[in-house]
Amino acid sequence: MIRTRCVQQLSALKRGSSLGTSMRSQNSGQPTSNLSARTPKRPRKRRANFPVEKLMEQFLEQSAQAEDNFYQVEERRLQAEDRRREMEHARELQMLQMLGQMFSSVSSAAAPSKASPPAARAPVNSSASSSPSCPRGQSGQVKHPSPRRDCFTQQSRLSTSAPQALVFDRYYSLGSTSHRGMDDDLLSLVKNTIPPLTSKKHKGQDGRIGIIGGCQDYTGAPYFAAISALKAGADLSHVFCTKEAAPVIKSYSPELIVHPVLDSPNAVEEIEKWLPRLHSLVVGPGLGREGLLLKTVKEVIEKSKTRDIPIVIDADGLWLVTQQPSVIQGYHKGILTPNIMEFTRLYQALNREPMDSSDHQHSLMQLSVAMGNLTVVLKGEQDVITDGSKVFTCSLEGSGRRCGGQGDLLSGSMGVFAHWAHSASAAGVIRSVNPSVVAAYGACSLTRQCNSQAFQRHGRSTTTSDMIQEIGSAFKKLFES
Ligand SMILES: NC(=O)C1=CN([C@@H]2O[C@H](COP(=O)(O)OP(=O)(O)OC[C@H]3O[C@@H](n4cnc5c(N)ncnc54)[C@H](OP(=O)(O)O)[C@@H]3O)[C@@H](O)[C@H]2O)[C@@H](O)CC1
Ligand SMILES: Nc1ncnc2c1ncn2[C@@H]1O[C@H](COP(=O)(O)OP(=O)(O)OP(=O)(O)O)[C@@H](O)[C@H]1O
Repeated sequence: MIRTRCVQQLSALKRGSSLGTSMRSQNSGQPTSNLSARTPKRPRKRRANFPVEKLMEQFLEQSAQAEDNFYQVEERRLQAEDRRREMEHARELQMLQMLGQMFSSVSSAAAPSKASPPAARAPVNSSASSSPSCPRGQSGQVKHPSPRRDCFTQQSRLSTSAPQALVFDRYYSLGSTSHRGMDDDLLSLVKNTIPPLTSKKHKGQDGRIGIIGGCQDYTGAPYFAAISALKAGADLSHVFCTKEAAPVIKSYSPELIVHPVLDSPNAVEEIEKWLPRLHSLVVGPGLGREGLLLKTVKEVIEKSKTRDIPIVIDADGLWLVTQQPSVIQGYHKGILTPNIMEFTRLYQALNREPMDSSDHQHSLMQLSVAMGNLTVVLKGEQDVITDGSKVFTCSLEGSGRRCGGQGDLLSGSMGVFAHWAHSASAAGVIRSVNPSVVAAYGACSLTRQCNSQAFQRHGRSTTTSDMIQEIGSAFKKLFES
């Protein structure tokens, strides 16, 4: 109410301002010098008008000041509210985690807990999937429609790190045919990170995502990524692109907040001032490979790392990583999403030797380890995910279409999942499992489900826009049923 009144008062002030402006321009538009020559009384009239103009100027200054003050106070209020909600959310998650722990201790008392050796599949510990800790109130193990499920882990041949995961302390041999339990575990973990939809939140809480990309040649890619982030559940989606690309991207959708700053002389500062408000970044869709843009992006990545923001790097962002791997090396909230071309370039840059193309999974783990156990997703017929210690694959049925932009759907939605997974991990909801891996699995599953649904409807004519249309129902089917 108070806010509405303030806004009304401000509007009234603004109306006054514009009235003042038009009055001023009318006055100043008079050809006064000729008139004053003809009538002796004119100078007196002008003197009489002078204080009115002065008053009007004062009034305008005061109203601008009042407007500034109002927005400053409002900004502070929203920030405080943000903090309060985030604490509330963390408390809720902690409570849910405690419930989960209680539940899993009951289950482990009833089942043998020792991990089985490689190739001998251990009984599936469904503590994550059956945990009542799901914030949306699911209970029991959830069954998902899965035309082709084949998710497995491979015990690390490269990493010396101790087995980490509570839920994933089970080993599966590569090439096993069915690991339905593991697939369900991963999906359940993803589910546990998804914030509940309630009426107790305010705009922005479920995700403010920044997409860095969009240049003269590529406007579709950043749009696909940004709209996918929104449709997957983010509240606000910002695109930081070049000046030329901005009007085009804006014209695709009124939902996006588009900043034409990427090629401005002070681009880093312009983007940096938004970082405190962003929950995750997706770097690269439609970025292009122009040197100055890449330099700016490198600096933005450095600044984002100091703020601990999850960063998904795709497309031309991966080109930058190929040139300068140190930009993201070892950053545990970083995720790389190469296709096979991008992967080959990265591998060769890091390992300085040709890749063994007969064993992509091994090469992927090598790359991840070389990048400091960064989470890497190799996209393709199966999406292969690793953080250098274990390998997971997502083989949900996708589509037979290979139209451009599907990778943008993946990276945009992964930006949201990354924010959710890291928040859930910070609150202790997912433990001993790399949240970046959980986020990657969530986004791969969603993308493939969208692709499959769109393909069923549109067949050969399926485009990325059709796939994006499916995000709502695919999300529901995978994570909310
Ligand atoms: N609507 C838009 O605005 C869109 C814009 N996009 C943006 O375009 C930018 C450049 O991205 P990019 O992928 O075209 O560049 P790059 O990696 O150099 O590939 C070049 C060549 O490599 C090959 N190739 C590619 N993938 C392969 C694979 N899986 N398996 C095998 N080969 C593969 C293939 O070569 P070809 O087969 O034609 O010889 C391809 O032509 C980037 O910013 C991206 O975001 C896209 O998002 C799409 C929608
Ligand atoms: N052969 C395939 N079979 C089924 N699904 C696939 C296949 N290849 C890719 N996909 C799906 O498309 C997603 C994006 O992979 P793709 O290889 O198209 O990325 P990209 O080339 O980077 O995309 P973009 O055109 O946006 O640059 C993958 O995560 C996967 O879900």
